[in-house]
Amino acid sequence: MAEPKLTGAVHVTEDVETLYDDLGKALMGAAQRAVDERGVFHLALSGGSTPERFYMHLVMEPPYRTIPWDKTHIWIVDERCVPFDDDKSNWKMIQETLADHVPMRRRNKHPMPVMDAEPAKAYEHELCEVFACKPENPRLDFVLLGMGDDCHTASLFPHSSALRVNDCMICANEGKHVVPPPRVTMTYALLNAARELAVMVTGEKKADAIKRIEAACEQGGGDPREMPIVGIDPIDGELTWYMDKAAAGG
Ligand SMILES: O=C(O)[C@H](O)[C@@H](O)[C@H](O)[C@H](O)COP(=O)(O)O
Repeated sequence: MAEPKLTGAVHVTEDVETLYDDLGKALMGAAQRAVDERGVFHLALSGGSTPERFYMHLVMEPPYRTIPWDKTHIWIVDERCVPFDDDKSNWKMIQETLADHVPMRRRNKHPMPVMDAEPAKAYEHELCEVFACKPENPRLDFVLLGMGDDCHTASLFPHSSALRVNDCMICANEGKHVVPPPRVTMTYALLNAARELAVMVTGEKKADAIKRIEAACEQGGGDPREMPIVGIDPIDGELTWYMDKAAAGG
C-alpha cells in the first residue's frame, strides 16, 4: 500500500484495531521516556468521534496498564463551550472513556474551564502553574490530534481568527468560520512546541481531505488558512500521521 506523502512521518495500517495498537505503543513509549527523563508525562488529548474507541482500547487492553498514569497529566487540546455534562463536551467523553478508568491523581486532570468568564486565560494560567513556566512555551510530551474533513484540527477552523493568534498558548475561537458551539483551543504556538504530535485519521470520509493535503505538500506546503492541519509543524519535535487504509485512500 502506497503511503500518502505528507509533512511528518506517515503510518498506515490495514484496520483501525492495528492502528490503536500502534498508536497505543507510541503513546506508551513517549510516557516512559518522559517519566524516565523528567519524572512526569504531559499528555494532551482531542475530542471528536475518532479517538473514543482508542481511549477505550487504552483502558481495556493489558499492555497499556504499564502506562505510568500516576505520573501523567491529561490536558485537553480544545473544548466546546458547553457544561461538562453536555454530550458535546470533549472532556465528558475523555473522562467517560479514559480519565475515570485509569489510576490518575485528580489534580492531574485538566479540563478547560470553558464556562468561566475567561477560560483561555484561566487554562493558560493553569499550564503555567503546573509547568512552573519559564519564559518559553511549555512543552507537552505527546499531543493527540484529530482532523475534520475540512482539514481543521483542534478547534483551528479554516479562515477562523484563532489561526492568526501567535502570542498566547490558548485562545477562544468563534464566529462564522467556527462550527458551533464556540470553542477554546490550544494555539499553533503551544501545539508546535510539543515533543511528539500524532494525528489520528480514520475512515473513507477523510480520504479526500488527505488527498488535498498530499497535493498541497507536493507543491511545497499548503495554506494553513485553507487547511489548518498544515500549520502543525513542530519546532523541535516529531509529527506522525496515524491512519487506516480507508483514510489513506485504500
Ligand atoms: O472538538 C473537536 O471536534 C476536536 O477536538 C476536533 O479537532 C476533532 O479532532 C476533529 O473535528 C475530528 O473530529 P472527528 O473525529 O469527529 O471526525
